[in-house]
Amino acid sequence: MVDPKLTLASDVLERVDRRLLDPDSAAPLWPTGFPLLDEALDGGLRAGTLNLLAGAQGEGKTTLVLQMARSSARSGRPVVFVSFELEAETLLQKCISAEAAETTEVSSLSTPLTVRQVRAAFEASDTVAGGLPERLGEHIGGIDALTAVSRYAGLLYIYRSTATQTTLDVIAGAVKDVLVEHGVAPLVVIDYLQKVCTPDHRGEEEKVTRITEGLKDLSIEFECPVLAISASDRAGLEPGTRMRARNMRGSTALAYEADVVMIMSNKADVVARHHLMYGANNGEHFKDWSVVTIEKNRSGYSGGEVEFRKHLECGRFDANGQAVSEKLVDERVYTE
Ligand SMILES: Nc1ncnc2c1ncn2[C@@H]1O[C@H](COP(=O)(O)OP(=O)(O)OP(=O)(O)O)[C@@H](O)[C@H]1O
Repeated sequence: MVDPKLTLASDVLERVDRRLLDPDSAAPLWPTGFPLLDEALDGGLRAGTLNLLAGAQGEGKTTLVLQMARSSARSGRPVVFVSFELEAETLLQKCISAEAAETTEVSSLSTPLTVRQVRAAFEASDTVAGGLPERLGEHIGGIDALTAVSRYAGLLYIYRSTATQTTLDVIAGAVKDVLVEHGVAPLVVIDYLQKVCTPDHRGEEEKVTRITEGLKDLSIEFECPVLAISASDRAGLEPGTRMRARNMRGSTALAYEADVVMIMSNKADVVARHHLMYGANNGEHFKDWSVVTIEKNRSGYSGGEVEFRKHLECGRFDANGQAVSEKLVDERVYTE
């Protein structure tokens, strides 16, 4: 029998043609839900690719990938969110708060439903009777947000992961289960890569190399995109510095194996000094914006810089970002 991985070019052309003619099939492309990022990535995250997001501590990396996960699930495609950091309930609280801001008319939303308010509803222990709808219904946009999340909640799988048990094989098993259940490959999100358990490997360099190669293999095996957050080394976390792809923690394999590397920075940290010196309160204003730089893009243009306004108290970014118009410090990007 011929190895199924040995593909004849004519079969590829036939397969693409069949897919284009089938109204139920989707392109092997997962839009991120951020129009400017999608434009920079020529449509979104691709099947068979490893996409890394790194950046400053607390800048909103989990929030950004969760927003991409919501976008995928909302468009009808399953997601496996491998979470080493946050509980499933915490992630859902962010989803509901974010949906409240996105589904309710801004003018009528005098005070947006915050993650803290949603958390209080989840954790209520008072004697007043009422489930989630009643408790969220006390806030403007609460019911609409719950309804919006409920519509795609059947496609959003959260794998509560631990650094001692969640191996590459465990993740592959979960992805396979979801593929079998839904008949389509999921978007796989890893928060975060250095936490994946590799019991047979010693030393950070060896471990991170194995995890990176393993996640790339997984994207190829299941024909899905893997979107992983990567931790930063100490130099990349220095206050006021601009993190770069080379600052991802553990191994040069990270920048080498990845198809896409996105780096997230606080605008106040990376904008050239003269923008901070002239113009009233610019420094303060810049803190509300995150700059995402596409440092590496194997299938297209790299070097794109887009910025998104943060609303972390509501578990989201404004998806309608803008190209960065200011000069940023240190213009170098990763080159192979
Ligand atoms: N309710 C809230 N109100 C305001 N800010 C909040 C709220 N909840 C979280 N944040 C901010 O959001 C940040 C965490 O967001 P997120 O987890 O998306 O960032 P991250 O880059 O993944 O963080 P880390 O580097 O810790 O993994 C925190 O630094 C915190 O300041």
